[in-house]
Amino acid sequence: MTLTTQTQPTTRGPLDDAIEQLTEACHLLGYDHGTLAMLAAPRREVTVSIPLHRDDGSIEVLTGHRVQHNLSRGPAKGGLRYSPHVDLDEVRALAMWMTWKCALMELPYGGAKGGVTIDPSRYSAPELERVTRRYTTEILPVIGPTRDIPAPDIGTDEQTMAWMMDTYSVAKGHTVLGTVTGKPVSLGGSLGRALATSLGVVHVALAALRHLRMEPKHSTAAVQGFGKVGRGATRFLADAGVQVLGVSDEHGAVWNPDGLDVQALEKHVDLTGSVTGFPTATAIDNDTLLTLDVDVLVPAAVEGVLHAGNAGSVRARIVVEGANGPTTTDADRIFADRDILVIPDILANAGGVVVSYFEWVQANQAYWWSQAEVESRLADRMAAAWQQVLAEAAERRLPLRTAATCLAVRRVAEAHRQRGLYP
Ligand SMILES: NC(=O)C1=CN([C@@H]2O[C@H](COP(=O)(O)OP(=O)(O)OC[C@H]3O[C@@H](n4cnc5c(N)ncnc54)[C@H](OP(=O)(O)O)[C@@H]3O)[C@@H](O)[C@H]2O)C=CC1
Ligand SMILES: O=C(O)CCC(=O)C(=O)O
Repeated sequence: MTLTTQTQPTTRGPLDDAIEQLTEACHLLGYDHGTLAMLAAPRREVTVSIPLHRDDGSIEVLTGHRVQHNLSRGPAKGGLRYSPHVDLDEVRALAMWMTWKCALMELPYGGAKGGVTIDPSRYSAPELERVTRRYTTEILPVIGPTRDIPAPDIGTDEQTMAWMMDTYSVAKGHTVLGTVTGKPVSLGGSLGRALATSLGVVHVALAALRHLRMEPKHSTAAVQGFGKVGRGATRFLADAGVQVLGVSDEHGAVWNPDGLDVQALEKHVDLTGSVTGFPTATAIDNDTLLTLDVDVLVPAAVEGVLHAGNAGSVRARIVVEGANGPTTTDADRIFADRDILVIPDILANAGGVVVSYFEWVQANQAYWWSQAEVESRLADRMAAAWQQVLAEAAERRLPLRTAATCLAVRRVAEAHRQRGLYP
C-alpha cells in the first residue's frame, strides 16, 4: 500500500514521514487502501495572500496557509507557525500529526495547522500585528470555536493569539473567547497553558526514566531549542534533579559536563536573547548537541533534525520529542535497531493541546480553574496516555511511535465509520 504526496518534493520532507507513519499504521490495523487514502487526505486547505504595508511605506505580499486535516472527531485544532521555512507540505504534515495527537489524548477535536512564510525577527510588532490581523481576516470563514481553533507554535505567542481573537471578535460583533487558545490569561487564557507543553514533555521523560529503572537524580539531558517548549523543559528537568548538560538555539549550543546552572542560563537568555555566550559553559556546534553523551535528548525546535546521517551517532538512551517531527522515519529505524527509546511527538508534546482544550472549555463556560487544577488534570491525561501507548506497544510488540499512531488512527477511523464514513 503506497501513497504519494500531492506535490512532488525533490527531497523527503515531513509530509513524506507523516504519510509513511500513517501507511504503516493502516497496514498494521488491516485497513484497505481507500481507508488509508481517506485518512491521509486533508479535508480543507486554504492558502491566502497577505499584503503588508511595511513601516517604511513599501508593500510586501506574504503567503499563509491553514490546513484542516481531519474533522471527524470535532472542530479542528492546532497551532499557527511564523517561520521562513513554512510551506504547504510542512503545514499538511503538522495538521495530520495534530489529528493523531488530539485523538491519542482523547480530545474532542480534529487536527489543523496554520503557517505564514515570514521571519518574525525581521518585522516590527506593528507589522506583525498587521500580518496577523490580515491572515485572520482571510481565514475567518473557516475558523471559530466550533470550526477550527488556532494556538501558538514556532514564532507566534500569546500576543499573536490576542490579535487573532480580537480580529475574529470584531468581525462577529462580540467577544468570542473560544476562538483561539494560548491567549494571555488576562484575556481569557488558561493558567498553566504557557508552560503546559514543557510540563507534559517532562512528565513523559520522567515516566520513561522510571520505565527503564533510571533515577532522575542520576540522569543527564540535552535540550535542542530554547523557546516556548525547550526552555520550560530545561527548567522542569532541572527541577526534577536531572542534570542538563547542553542546550541550543538557532545561534548555537553550550555545554557543561558538570551540568548547566539553569537559573543563571535563563537570566543570561533574558539579557542577551540567546544561550550562546553563557559564561560557565563551553560553546559547541548545534550538531554536536544532538550527539552528547546524555541519558535523555529533547529535540524541541524543528522537524527532521534526527536523520539517517546522525542517528547512528546519537548517544542518548531516550529521545523525548518536544518538537513535532524531529525524527525522520529513517532515523526511527536506526533508533529501534540501537534500542534507543523514542517518545513520539504526538504523546510527548501533547501537554500544550491538552491545556488548550482546558482553556477552550473554560472560555466557552466563562468559568476559570486554578493553576493547581489545570496541572493536576494535565498530569492525569499525560499519565493515562503514556500507559495506553505502553500497553499497545507491549501487546503488539511495536515501537512507541507506531503504537501511538495505531491507537490514534483507530479512533479517527472509528469516528469516520460511526458517522457514516464521509463526514
Ligand atoms: N508551543 C507549543 O505549545 C507547542 C510547540 N510544539 C512544537 O515544539 C517545537 C518548538 O516550538 P516552540 O518552542 O513553540 O517555538 P519557539 O518559536 O518558541 O522556539 C523555537 C526554538 O527553537 C530554536 N531553533 C530553531 N531552529 C533551531 C535549530 N536548527 N537548532 C537549534 N535550535 C533551533 C529557536 O532558536 P532562536 O530563538 O535562536 O530562533 C527557539 O529557541 C516546534 O516543533 C513546535 O511545533 C509542539 C507542541 C506544542
Ligand atoms: O495548543 C494547541 O491547540 C496546538 C498546539 C500545537 O500546535 C501542537 O501541539 O503542535
